[in-house]
Amino acid sequence: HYFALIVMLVGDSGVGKTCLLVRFKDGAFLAGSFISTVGIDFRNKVMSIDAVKVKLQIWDTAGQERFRSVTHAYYRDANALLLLYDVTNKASFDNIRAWLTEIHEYAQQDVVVMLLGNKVDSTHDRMVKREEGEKLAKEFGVPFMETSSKSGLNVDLAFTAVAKELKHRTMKEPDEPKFQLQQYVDKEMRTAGCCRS
Ligand SMILES: Nc1nc2c(ncn2[C@@H]2O[C@H](COP(=O)(O)OP(=O)(O)OP(=O)(O)O)[C@@H](O)[C@H]2O)c(=O)[nH]1
Repeated sequence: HYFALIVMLVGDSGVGKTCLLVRFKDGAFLAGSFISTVGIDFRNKVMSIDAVKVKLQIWDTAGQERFRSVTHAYYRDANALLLLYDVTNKASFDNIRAWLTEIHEYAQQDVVVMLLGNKVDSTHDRMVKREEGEKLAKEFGVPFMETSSKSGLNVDLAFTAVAKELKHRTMKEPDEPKFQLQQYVDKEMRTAGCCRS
């Protein structure tokens, strides 16, 4: 089997969408000056999920307001959305509600959405507590996790988790239990010995 999925990255400008993608794709951090994405950018990565080959096509959207009408057109083709805020930028967190409204309006009804609080390596500049992210995610019924494109923390896990969810939905054996995304990421983080005090 060969399985293709579209994962779209959304969230305010500067939250680290391009860096998350580069970290996942190339295992590197884009240091230096911040170059805002114009419109939309695409990268592919093939990964193996439960012995099934999955081709992820990742769409990196521009967070800037002036590109919104361009990105709206892409929402309906996305199978999964990684919605990012920056834990050092309170405004990017406050805007998550507006992003979720936008997702509701433009994306497919059964799209997999996961909320990511990015830049947790910047411990001294943190403005949004993990608990606040968890609470918001619970309110909207979406899974949540904190990440760092800089250190790489939980980056592969975020992509793997949404890919697993979609693979399970499509190829579930009759007696197989439903895949629980939040439980899966919590367990993986515990196994890695991190991130949940
Ligand atoms: N400390 C830290 N900085 C990060 C992290 N991720 C991104 N950055 C920095 O944040 C800035 C913005 O990162 P981008 O990935 O370009 O942001 P974006 O969300 O793609 O922005 P737009 O393309 O405008 O929507 C850059 O200066 C990055 O170096 C992270 O995990 N930790």
